[in-house]
Amino acid sequence: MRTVFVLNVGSSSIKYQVLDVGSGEVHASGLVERIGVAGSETPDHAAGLAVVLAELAGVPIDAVGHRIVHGGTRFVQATVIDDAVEREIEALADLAPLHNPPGLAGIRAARAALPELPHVAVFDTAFHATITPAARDYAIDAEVAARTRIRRFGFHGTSYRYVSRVAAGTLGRAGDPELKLVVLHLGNGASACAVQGGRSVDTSMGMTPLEGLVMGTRSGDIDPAIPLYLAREHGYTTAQLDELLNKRSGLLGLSGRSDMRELVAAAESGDQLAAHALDVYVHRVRHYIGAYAAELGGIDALVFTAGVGENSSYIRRRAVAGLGFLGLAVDPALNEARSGDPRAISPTGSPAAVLVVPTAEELEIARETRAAVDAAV
Ligand SMILES: Nc1ncnc2c1ncn2[C@@H]1O[C@H](COP(=O)(O)OP(=O)(O)O)[C@@H](O)[C@H]1O
Ligand SMILES: CC(=O)OP(=O)(O)O
Ligand SMILES: [Mg+2]
Repeated sequence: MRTVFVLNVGSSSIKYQVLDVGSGEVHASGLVERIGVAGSETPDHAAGLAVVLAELAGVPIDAVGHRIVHGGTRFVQATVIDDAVEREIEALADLAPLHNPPGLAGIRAARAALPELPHVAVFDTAFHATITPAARDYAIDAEVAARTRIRRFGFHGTSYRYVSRVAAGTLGRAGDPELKLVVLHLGNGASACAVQGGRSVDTSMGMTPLEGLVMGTRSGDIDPAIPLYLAREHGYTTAQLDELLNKRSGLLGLSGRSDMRELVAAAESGDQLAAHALDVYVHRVRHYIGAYAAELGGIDALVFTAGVGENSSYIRRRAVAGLGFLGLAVDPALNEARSGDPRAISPTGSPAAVLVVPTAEELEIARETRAAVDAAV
């Protein structure tokens, strides 16, 4: 098996790649947007997938890999999809109402269109199955938590699995069980992960992808009494709270802009709201670097990935400023140099490294898809 069709289906978009698992070569890729949006030509995910399949006519495919955000406690590794697995993924929708239903719609449409191929679900949560019990559990009534499945799951796991393996290789420490990494996945969704010996021990997203860092439109950590207060004193409904915290908060809520490029440009030309949003963002990132260095008992490397982590020298510089007491520093010239390769941006001889590692979630999904299909034979 060589060629995997990787599908990342969001609420209103389908991102896809067809790639060779061995070489990593991408044979086709694309994006269908505005699915189900008023006035769009693509009314639903089945129609979106039909557009994608028409674009792929004649491209050979051996298997389909589906990004599924939430695997709950049921799915701790990539899993070949049959009708029973599809039903179990459907049953997890209540844990991730914004993220799982589109993925499930993608599975249904793709299995109907390509019934002869193996389909595999690859879960964002799976890499975090190893987090410590102390990091996993929230300090709420244990009986309520167990009955309602409340616990930390963590997300972006496919990215963390790939990036921590590449980082270990870049440091010449592949497979070292002692290697201590703090990885920052800074995209629109953003999270941090403490990785020891290639295993997640803690991560900043929680039961849902709302907890932790300041994101493009999500608040990240807030006092859990705030939604109660808004409901009790200001009449917010659950739907309004959901919308406020997931779609109108974060950088967008603070400043009216969610795109990091625009924010940095605005702040540099004197926009005070943009500057403040960046201060709040950087403050939270530094909070988690310190927390995870303490949890790991030290830090061998800090690793930046995803859209902001890979591209924003401004955020990297500010995140690391003053962290010399952890052995961390950024070399200004290396930080500014542009490259698509994994690289160190710390001065040579630093006690701890600072790395930029471009993530490759699609390639990792393709590899896990192949491994799951091979294991099932
Ligand atoms: N050159 C750049 N400089 C600063 N930020 C960038 C740059 N390129 C992309 N970004 C930021 O990366 C973010 C998107 O990251 P990405 O990982 O693509 O997100 P998603 O979560 O949608 O996959 C946006 O905030 C965008 O502004
Ligand atoms: C889980 C999650 O936050 O994903 P994304 O970064 O794609 O929004
Ligand atoms: Mg992303």
